[in-house]
Amino acid sequence: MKELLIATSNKGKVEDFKKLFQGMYEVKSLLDYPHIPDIIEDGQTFQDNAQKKAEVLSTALNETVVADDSGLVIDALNGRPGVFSARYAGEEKNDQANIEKVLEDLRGVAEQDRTARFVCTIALASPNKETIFFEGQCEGFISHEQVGEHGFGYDPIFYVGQTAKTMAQLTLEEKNEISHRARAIEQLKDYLLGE
Ligand SMILES: O=P(O)(O)OP(=O)(O)OP(=O)(O)OC[C@H]1O[C@@H](n2cnc3c(O)ncnc32)[C@H](O)[C@@H]1O
Ligand SMILES: [Mg+2]
Repeated sequence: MKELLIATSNKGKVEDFKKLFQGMYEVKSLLDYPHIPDIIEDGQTFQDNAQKKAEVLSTALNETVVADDSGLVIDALNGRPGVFSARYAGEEKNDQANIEKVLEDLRGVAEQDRTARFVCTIALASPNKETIFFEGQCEGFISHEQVGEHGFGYDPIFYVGQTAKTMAQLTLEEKNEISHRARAIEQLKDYLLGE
């Protein structure tokens, strides 16, 4: 099977990508290349960061690279944590600390004002080609406490749309039917199949 390199060292993302590309590509990630240093994400938007992650690696390796920049956008926090989602509570990328900071920031905010969405921007970079982008979103709202054991990141505090479940209560299969990442990857797949 052909390989596809995803410029990420996030295990949760790698699982999502592997599942969604099953039977089509053998997904590789930076977890397979531990010597490659982390790329500094200093962009103002998901698109800026996805572009940088994909292009730096594509240029360095001279091959096609996909990158995913994603995060949680909370209306009551003016869009935060947004592009700062991975490091919201500090540099060390601690999912639990990030969740606690969001719940603390939203303390006292009423149900109807806890609306949020997960956003995923994917960049596809190839040598000597212009980078292209795909975006997916998933609407929901922020819970008052953590519920569910699956997934990663902010999944335990994100109620999906009108369902009574958090993203962390969904199986990987269920998450991959509705998630921001699944929606972006769906478009990426269509593009790659049409190439
Ligand atoms: O940059 P890479 O190496 O891909 O990994 P990262 O974890 O730093 O990823 P981002 O810079 O894109 O930051 C995204 C953060 O947003 C959150 N996030 C993204 N997708 C998510 C999902 O499907 N479920 C829960 N949280 C998610 C999670 O906290 C991620 O760490
Ligand atoms: Mg990152």
